[in-house]
Amino acid sequence: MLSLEQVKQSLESAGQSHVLQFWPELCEVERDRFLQELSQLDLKGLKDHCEGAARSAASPSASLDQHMEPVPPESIGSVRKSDKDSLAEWENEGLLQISENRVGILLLAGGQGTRLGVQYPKGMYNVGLPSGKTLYQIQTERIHKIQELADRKYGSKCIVPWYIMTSEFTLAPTEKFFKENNYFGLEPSNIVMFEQRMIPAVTFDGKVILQGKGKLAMAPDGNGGLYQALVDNKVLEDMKKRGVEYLHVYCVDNILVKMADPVFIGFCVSKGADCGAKVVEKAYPAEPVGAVCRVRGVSQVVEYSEIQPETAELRGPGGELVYSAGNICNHFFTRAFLQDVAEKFKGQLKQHVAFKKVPFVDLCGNQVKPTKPNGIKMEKFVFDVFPFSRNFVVFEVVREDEFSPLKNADGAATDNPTTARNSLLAQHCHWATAAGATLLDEHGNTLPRTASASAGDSHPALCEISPLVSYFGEGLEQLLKGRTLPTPLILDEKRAKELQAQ
Ligand SMILES: CC(=O)N[C@H]1[C@@H](OP(=O)(O)OP(=O)(O)OC[C@H]2O[C@@H](n3ccc(=O)[nH]c3=O)[C@H](O)[C@@H]2O)O[C@H](CO)[C@@H](O)[C@@H]1O
Repeated sequence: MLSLEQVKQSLESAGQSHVLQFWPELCEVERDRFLQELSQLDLKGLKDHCEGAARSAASPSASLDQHMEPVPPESIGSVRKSDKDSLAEWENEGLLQISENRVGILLLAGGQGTRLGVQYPKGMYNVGLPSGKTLYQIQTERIHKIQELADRKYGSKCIVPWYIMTSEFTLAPTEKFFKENNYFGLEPSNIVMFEQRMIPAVTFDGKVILQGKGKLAMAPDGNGGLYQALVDNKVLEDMKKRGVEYLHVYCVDNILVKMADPVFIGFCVSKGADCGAKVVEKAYPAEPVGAVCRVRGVSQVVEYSEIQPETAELRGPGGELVYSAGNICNHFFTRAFLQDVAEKFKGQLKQHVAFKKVPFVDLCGNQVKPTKPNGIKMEKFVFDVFPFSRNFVVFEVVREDEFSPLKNADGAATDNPTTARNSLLAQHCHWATAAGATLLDEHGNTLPRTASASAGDSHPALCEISPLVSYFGEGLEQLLKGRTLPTPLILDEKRAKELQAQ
């Protein structure tokens, strides 16, 4: 820990002396804690950070819109447009890589889930499924299953390590949650949790904001903080030691996420890609998803908060959206590429500016909850490494199968607990009927066979299939064909055994 004198000098030379203005009022414990916090700060980089934030606030960076062009359709891989053989080939390739322990998963879970409005990490959220499972439990069970599928196909015993990036806000509760739940049966040494960095929020004139008299207003450095965190926490070394060559990176809130998706991994590996992104067709122009596109000829994502509405609304001759490739925050990276980013490019990542309402103490020491934005948070984005890729690929998947994010609280029009729950139930109902089951409602009436899962279905049958039974609808015929089953139906391992025995 630095001495008060050292911190004082550094703050002074960064033009941030006000940070210590309440020092005389702090008690011994508060002083210790504050000094600790300040010692951990990148005091050398503080001046640049604050000045950079103020500059960005004064002159927001020019929009990229006039340099954007869509990714040519022929260079997008697509589940819908590919034949069965190609899909099977990619899946086999993916499962082979998994079976040889060459695949890892990395979860971005350092966000604060402000829009959802819960005080705990989003992965711990229970959307109200019949089983009561949380997002974390669902994700863990999918890891169990994908390991089993790879083992069964290639006769090996494999491990898919799970790296979880947390932040100061989410590390302790996430650790506690997994521990309390016995890591949902995964080997704890194969779950590697690490923390991303935090950076101070700054006023429009470049002053670090004090959240309390002895506390800075800090926020995680965005999900692009991943690349620094990989270095800080020696994650790339861990991957190397385990022989992991490919990483599936994903965001915590998509209830349909295919963990270590073998089709996506197989697709990327067989194309020789070092970097890849999954997309879905955007549902509507203002949907809050980034647009995967080219800017000045280079593949990248233009975030939904940074694209002009007119550009998002552009339509082609057939009425289709020009920028329809919606980023679902599911990325593929080779370890070699991540190593390159860590060594050469991470310092070049763009800083994105967000204007936020940041609670603070005013000059008189009063706690203030602002009603309009008063501060700047600088964030890096995980996809901003795409331009450094040598072979970037895009893979379009079917929304109903793979994307239903939980962003907002119930009451919001979209992406809330109800839509997430319904998407999963609709998918499972579709799997069950496609496998030959007839489902009955609570009055014993036959429920219609669904031709496809539909996220828009507001009352799907209560049919939930545990990922421990089926990862993506496979293996259900032998359990369900020709059966008539009442709902609610929770097809877990126990029920599957009973059905098998009948
Ligand atoms: C920058 C980014 O990726 N944006 C994508 C993100 O937007 P969106 O704005 O929804 O991103 P979120 O704020 O939900 O963050 C995405 C993920 O990153 C994690 N996180 C966030 C901030 C942070 O400092 N640390 C951290 O780990 C979150 O926990 C979450 O798992 O998901 C959408 C799909 O759902 C995409 O269309 C957006 O293009």
